[in-house]
Parts: sequence; structure tokens; C-alpha cells
Amino acid sequence: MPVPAEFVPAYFDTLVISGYDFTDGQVRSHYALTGPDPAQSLEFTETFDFRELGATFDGPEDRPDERLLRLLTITACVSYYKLAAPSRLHLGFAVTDFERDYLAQVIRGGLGEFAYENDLPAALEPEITADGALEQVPGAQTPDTWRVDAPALVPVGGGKDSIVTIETLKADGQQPVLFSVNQYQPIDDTIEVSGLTGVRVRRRLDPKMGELNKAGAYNGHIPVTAINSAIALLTADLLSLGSVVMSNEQSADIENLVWHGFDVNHQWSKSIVYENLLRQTLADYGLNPDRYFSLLRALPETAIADRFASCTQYFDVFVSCNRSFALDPERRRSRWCGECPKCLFVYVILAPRIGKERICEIFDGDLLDETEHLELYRELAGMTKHKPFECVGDYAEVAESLVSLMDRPEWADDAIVVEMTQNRDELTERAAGKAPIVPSKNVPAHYARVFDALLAP
Ligand SMILES: CC(=O)N[C@H]1[C@@H](OP(=O)(O)OP(=O)(O)OC[C@H]2O[C@@H](n3ccc(=O)[nH]c3=O)[C@H](O)[C@@H]2O)O[C@H](CO)[C@@H](O)[C@@H]1O[C@H](C)C(=O)N[C@@H](C)C(=O)N[C@@H](CCC(=O)O)C(=O)O
Ligand SMILES: Nc1ncnc2c1ncn2[C@@H]1O[C@H](COP(=O)(O)OP(=O)(O)OP(=O)(O)O)[C@@H](O)[C@H]1O
Repeated sequence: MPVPAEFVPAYFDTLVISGYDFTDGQVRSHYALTGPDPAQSLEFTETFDFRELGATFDGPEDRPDERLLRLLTITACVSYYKLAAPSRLHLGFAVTDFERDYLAQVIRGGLGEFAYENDLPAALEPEITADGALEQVPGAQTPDTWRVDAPALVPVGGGKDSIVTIETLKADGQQPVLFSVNQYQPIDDTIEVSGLTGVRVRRRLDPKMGELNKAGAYNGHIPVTAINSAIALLTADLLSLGSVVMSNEQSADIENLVWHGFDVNHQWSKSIVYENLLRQTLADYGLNPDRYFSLLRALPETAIADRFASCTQYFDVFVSCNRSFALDPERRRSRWCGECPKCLFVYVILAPRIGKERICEIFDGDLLDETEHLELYRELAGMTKHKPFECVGDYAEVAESLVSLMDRPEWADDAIVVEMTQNRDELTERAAGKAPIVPSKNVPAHYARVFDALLAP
């Protein structure tokens, strides 16, 4: 069915996760939005292209692990479910209870911001049905031969966090393989500066997505890190690599707000809740959960910034601003936009750590001397409404950085710092509540030495 001129979300009652196929190094995951008339159904295919990995895909022995294909297809449904947020999600194949539970949690946790922005609380709890029930998925009986001591696969986001992971592993003498979903300049440049090998998988949303957005489909944030994580697990498996080592920080665990009893967290699929869910799902599949963990979970954003401050070789290439990662290259910013919450956040936490001259060079200006940013800085410091829906740290981290700048002559006259000085006591009190470093239970014993080095003062 072609895209209708007017898309009415309420017409659709079900998103069907129809299945997947794998041919010539490409996974195609299939979905359909259905309503009362089968002729009006809309079918979607998302493609994950693994051909650039250089692996061979000649025979049945080269087929990826069925369990990881299921995980990827179930996870990636969020983009299509959100178009209409129907009351039912139907898996068009037999599934285990733990797969249903995984899906329910990805919807509830990962679409919180989407549901809040569109005022659709019911979207977080669709009925989940399936074509049948399985006791065990195919392959679960065979012992997992995966090895924790094989080189790690490190996903690279182009920003500071994955750089800290890369440099921590390198300092331990390891040579992880770096990994990206799709191609972005800051990621390519980061890989080049690291001197390590990088591999890439290309992901294409169904091309109808753009037209449907224009025709009236619901839109909003989806848990993209969950999708990238499933792609990374498949990649590591295909290349016989060790753990997928994420760079998800402690600050990602903090929700933006609570709404209708739901925690709404923009960064949900970076949080420990998702990390634990994914590790448990791997275990339920009969796979070793140590295939996936975050090395930086113990650290708040400011502790990562402390460590990033010495990674000077990356200063001219890293970009944390999300606007540099739009899917459409035409809409993509090439460097920092200098106005979004993430730019303002990264600027204020790096300012006390890398010095004024260098940070002004990186951002092509002094963001703390631009009065139009005052309202966003107040939000970031917890002085107004909820924390912005972006990948930003805790209020206490922003408050601590602002207070430290008030006492530095080179920053004290900046417009935002001057304004904030009027609230110095409030900010000092908030800064005192900064979360401590809390070691993560998910770091495998094999990485204990690396982890200790990361936490060393
Ligand atoms: C680049 C970006 O920030 N995009 C967010 C933005 O979407 P926009 O329309 O400006 O650009 P595109 O990302 O190119 O999306 C085009 C349309 O496609 C939909 N879509 C995209 C990816 C996908 O996997 N599924 C999709 O359906 C998208 O909704 C657009 O209609 O605004 C959107 C609405 O709020 C956000 O959903 C876009 O975020 C991307 C999914 C994205 O990749 N964002 C990461 C940079 C990001 O936010 N990372 C988080 C990690 C949090 C997590 O839990 O995963 C972070 O940094 O905090
Ligand atoms: N396109 C991508 N391909 C592979 N991994 C990615 C991609 N985008 C983000 N990631 C990974 O997802 C996790 C969350 O991304 P996030 O943007 O928070 O990290 P970052 O880019 O390393 O640092 P920063 O917080 O400064 O942006 C990280 O482990 C990151 O490496």
C-alpha cells in the first residue's frame, strides 16, 4: 500500500513484527502497521548491511546467530511502532516469555520521551501478542563458545565518552576494534586519530518514514542505543570478537521526569536498566552476558570529562553535538551547533578542565558569554523545569562546574557566569549532591585491571 496523503494514527490497531531474512550480508527486518482493512496495511523493511565488515557470507555456516537476529528485529520495531502507537504489538513468529518481556520493557522505558511529548501514556503499555510460544529459541541448547579474552569491539559515537574508553583500553596494551553504525565525519576522524582499525555497518530505515512524518504520523525520540547495541553484538559475533564495550556513563541512569508513574529518561537505552535487561536477555538466550557491558558506568559525566581532558590529540575532531548525526547528510551539521543543550553542557563541564583559549577554539566562540543561553543553562543546572531531553549530565555536575568558574578571573566576567553568581549558594548546595563514583558490577573479571586503572585518581 503506498503512503496515504493523510496518515491517521488512530486507524491502525496493531504493529506486526513480521520477521526477518538474511541474504548476502544484509539483514532485513520486516514490520507492518495494520487496521480493520488488510488492503490498507503499511509494510516496512529496515536494512542492516554488514557487507563492509569484510566477513564472508557464502554458506549457511556464515549465517549470523539466529538469537541475535531475533534480538535486533525485536529491538528495531520502535521506529515503526511510534508512527501510530497502536494498542497492540504482534510478533508474527513464536517467541519465549523473556523475549516478550524484553520487548515490553524496551517500549515502556525507551519510548517514555515520545509518549510524554505526544501525550500518549497508553503507548507505553501495548498488549503484546505472538503467533505462538517457545520454551527455548533455536540454538540455545549449544554451549556459547564466545571468548572474553578476544579483542573488544568498541562502538564509537564521535564524542568524548568513547574516546575515554578507547584510550583506557589502549593504555592497557589492548587493541580493540572500533565500530560505527553508518558513516559520520567525527567518528571516522576519531578512529583515524586512535590509530586503531574501524569497522562499519550501514543501517537504512524504511524509506517511507520521511513521507509518513509529513503525512501526519507521530514522531519523537526512540532508544537508538538499544538498536546500535544489537547491531554491535551481531558484528562482534560475526568477527569472532570479545565484549562489546560501551561508553555509557552513570549520569545516563537519571530520569528527566516522572509522568503518569513512568520514569521518562531520554537516555534510557544508555542506562544501567537497559544494560542489565540486555545482559539478562543474552543469558536467557544461552549467550554469555559478558558479551556486553559499559566500561564507563561507574563515572558521572564530570569524571569522564576529567579523563578526557588529557586526550588532547582528539580535541580538533571530537563532536558530541547530536545535530552532527542526523541521518540525512543534507541536514547534518559538520561541527558543534553551539546552541543545543548538549553543546552547552559539554562546554560548561570542559571549561574548568581544559582552559578558556582551547575550549573557545573548539566551539568557535565563548558559549558562556552569550546571554541567549541563560535559560538553557538554568534548565541544565536544575533551576527551572525538568532536565532537557538530551544526553546531558546531572544538575549537580553543571552546578559544580559553574561555581568553580565563578572563582577564576578568566571566566568570572562571562555573562552567564555573572548571572549565575547571584545564585551561588543554591548552586553550591546542589553541587554538594553530586553522585560519587560507584563501581559497576557488570565489568567482567577479565577487565578488572583496566577498570582499576580507569578509577585510579
Ligand atoms: C540526530 C538526532 O539527534 N536525531 C534526533 C532528532 O531527529 P531528526 O529528525 O532531527 O533527525 P534524524 O535522526 O535523522 O531522524 C530522521 C527521522 O527518522 C526517525 N528515526 C531516526 C532514527 C531511528 O532509529 N528511528 C527513527 O524513527 C526520527 O524520529 C526522525 O523522524 O529528533 C528525533 C525526535 O526526537 C530523535 O529521535 C532523533 O534521535 C535519533 C534517533 C538519534 O540517533 N539520536 C542520537 C544522536 C541520540 O539522541 N542519542 C541519545 C542516546 C539515548 C538513547 O537512549 O539511545 C543521546 O545522545 O542522548
Ligand atoms: N553511530 C554510532 N555507531 C556506533 N556507536 C555509537 C554511535 N553513536 C553512539 N554510539 C555509542 O553509543 C553510546 C552512547 O553514545 P554517546 O553519544 O553518549 O557517546 P559518545 O559519542 O562517545 O560521547 P558524548 O557523550 O560526548 O557524545 C556510546 O558507547 C557510543 O560510542
